[in-house]
Amino acid sequence: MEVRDCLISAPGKAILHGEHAVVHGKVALAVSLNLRTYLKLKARSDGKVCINLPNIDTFVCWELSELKQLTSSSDKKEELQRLDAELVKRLRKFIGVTNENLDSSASAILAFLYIYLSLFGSGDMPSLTVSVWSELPTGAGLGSSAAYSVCLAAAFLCATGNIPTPLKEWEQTGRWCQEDLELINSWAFQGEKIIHGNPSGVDNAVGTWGGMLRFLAGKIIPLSRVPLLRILLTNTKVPRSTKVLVARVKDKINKFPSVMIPVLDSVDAISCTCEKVLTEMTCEPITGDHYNILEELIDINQHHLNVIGVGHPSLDMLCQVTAARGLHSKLTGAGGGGCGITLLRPETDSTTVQGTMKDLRDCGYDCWETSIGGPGVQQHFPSSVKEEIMEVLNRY
Ligand SMILES: Nc1ncnc2c1ncn2[C@@H]1O[C@H](COP(=O)(O)OP(=O)(O)O)[C@@H](O)[C@H]1O
Ligand SMILES: C[C@@](O)(CCOP(=O)(O)O)CC(=O)O
Ligand SMILES: [Mg+2]
Repeated sequence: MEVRDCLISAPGKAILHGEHAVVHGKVALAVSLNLRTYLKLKARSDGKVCINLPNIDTFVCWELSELKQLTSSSDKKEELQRLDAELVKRLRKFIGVTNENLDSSASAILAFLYIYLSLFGSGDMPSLTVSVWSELPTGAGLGSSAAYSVCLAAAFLCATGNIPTPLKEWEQTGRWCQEDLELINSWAFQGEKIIHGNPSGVDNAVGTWGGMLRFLAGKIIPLSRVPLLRILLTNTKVPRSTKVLVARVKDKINKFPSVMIPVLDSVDAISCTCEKVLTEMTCEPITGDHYNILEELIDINQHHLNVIGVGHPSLDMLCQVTAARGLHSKLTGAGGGGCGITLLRPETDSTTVQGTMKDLRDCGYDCWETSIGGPGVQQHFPSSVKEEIMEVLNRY
């Protein structure tokens, strides 16, 4: 089977409120970032399947004949509710992993092979190279795993013809229709399950649809009327794994249900109050009171996240450094290190912002003011993608 080359991208995300609680059926508010993951799929004619993941220093090639042995006639490619445990078992054995917590390379390869074999395994399997490059830090709370899974899902669904190519000759980028996006999102969720263990689905939803959304128990509501927020993103560079942190929270809830469930309920109320305030800010003049509430909610949630066990001294430091400048911060994503967000007011002057960024860089952190609300998954003509990104992708 010959596939058509394609170039796909998907955005990372920041969670404003609701990380971890969302895994347990509470509301989360999340927004896409202007940092994206790019995937290039190229057909080959030598019977190999190759994957190049320079962000995590992973480069692997297999013979199609080896991969064909991993398929089974009982594999059901329409089954999208649960992971195919048998296929996961075969793949784990194939790549030689025995322990539960996989390293970055093993998780990324497993997600790739799972989606590739599920979508192509029952038919003619194509020889191809997939190369991925991301502007997002990996494993830092900005949804790199979801952006990666969304790109894989979109590329393979396009290659199988399950969804059409949305590019029109006169357009530089194309987006899919709602039904196609839902299919991409479901397959990306499978990838997230491999990488996260028990994901809520909020990250892949933001990677698929972009913008700001409210997520509750798999239900995705785009929030189209939201004010423009200024956010400072800080990466403490302390590595952590979402899978490990999500499992840790679950253990804590199981150990102290009557202590932890009220905390999750309070996080839920924070997300709902924040959503209400954001909506008010679009239909009445924005006042300092709105920002006072948003800032207090950030502080309360950060305390809750510490209570549920996903804080880290590097994040405490971030909160202290920004508080000294009158700014409010919380971790974003799974915590345990990784990234935090700091809310800036419209009137926060550049001296304060620059000074805060300097203080944070002096702690060894990366820090940048970000724009939020980038588009969801897209297909591109190569000429619409920044040269430096194409340069990396074209190396392979
Ligand atoms: N650009 C990428 N290339 C390859 N694998 C990636 C990439 N981005 C993410 N991943 C996979 O996702 C994992 C990080 O996921 P996770 O721990 O959920 O952190 P986050 O999603 O917050 O970045 C990486 O270890 C890797 O397996
Ligand atoms: C902690 C969690 O709420 C968000 C994880 O985000 P990230 O992988 O750290 O970017 C988990 C989830 O929702 O699946
Ligand atoms: Mg993730």
